[in-house]
Amino acid sequence: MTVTAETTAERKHTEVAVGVLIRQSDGALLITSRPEGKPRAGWWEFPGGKLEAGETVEQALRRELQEEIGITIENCIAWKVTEHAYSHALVRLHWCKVTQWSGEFEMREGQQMVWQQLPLQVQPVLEGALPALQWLSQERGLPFDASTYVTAEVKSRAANA
Ligand SMILES: Nc1nc2c([nH]c(=O)n2[C@@H]2O[C@H](COP(=O)(O)OP(=O)(O)OP(=O)(O)O)[C@@H](O)[C@H]2O)c(=O)[nH]1
Repeated sequence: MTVTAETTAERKHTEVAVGVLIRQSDGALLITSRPEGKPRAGWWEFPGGKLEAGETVEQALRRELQEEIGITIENCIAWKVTEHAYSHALVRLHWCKVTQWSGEFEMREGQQMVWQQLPLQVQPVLEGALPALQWLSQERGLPFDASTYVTAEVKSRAANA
């Protein structure tokens, strides 16, 4: 294959599988905090993680959620693909909706979990997760205001950390 500027640029992305777990009883969303030791520790995100070599998005999501929060997903409905440039990484996020899982939630990395309705009551939220929150809000006919999730003050603290 001829390597072009485009394919070279493609390689710089870190591929990430992200799960939007939706509780059937009330439509609440599972949000988890980033564990200590990772960039933006303590910030809120949807659970997920990086694809390992040879993995599909579904396989990566199943592995990450078993490793990190102790459950086994039963379905993985491919939803959207987004990209976000952080100072430390250029990520491509493969979003999946998950409505069925088994097992008990167990935060295995010392993180926190919360079930949330929109708008979320936790912040700051990773910027890369904001498009998903916007679409979910649209789907539910709710307003969306990104500034409630990542305030200018929080952004500037993260930039200077
Ligand atoms: N899980 C998750 N990652 C997100 C979201 N939004 C977002 O920008 N990301 C980015 O996607 C990347 C995921 O990497 P990670 O560090 O959580 O993945 P991982 O568990 O495989 O980490 P490790 O193997 O480095 O320990 C991070 O750069 C993170 O900032 C989100 O909502 N959930």
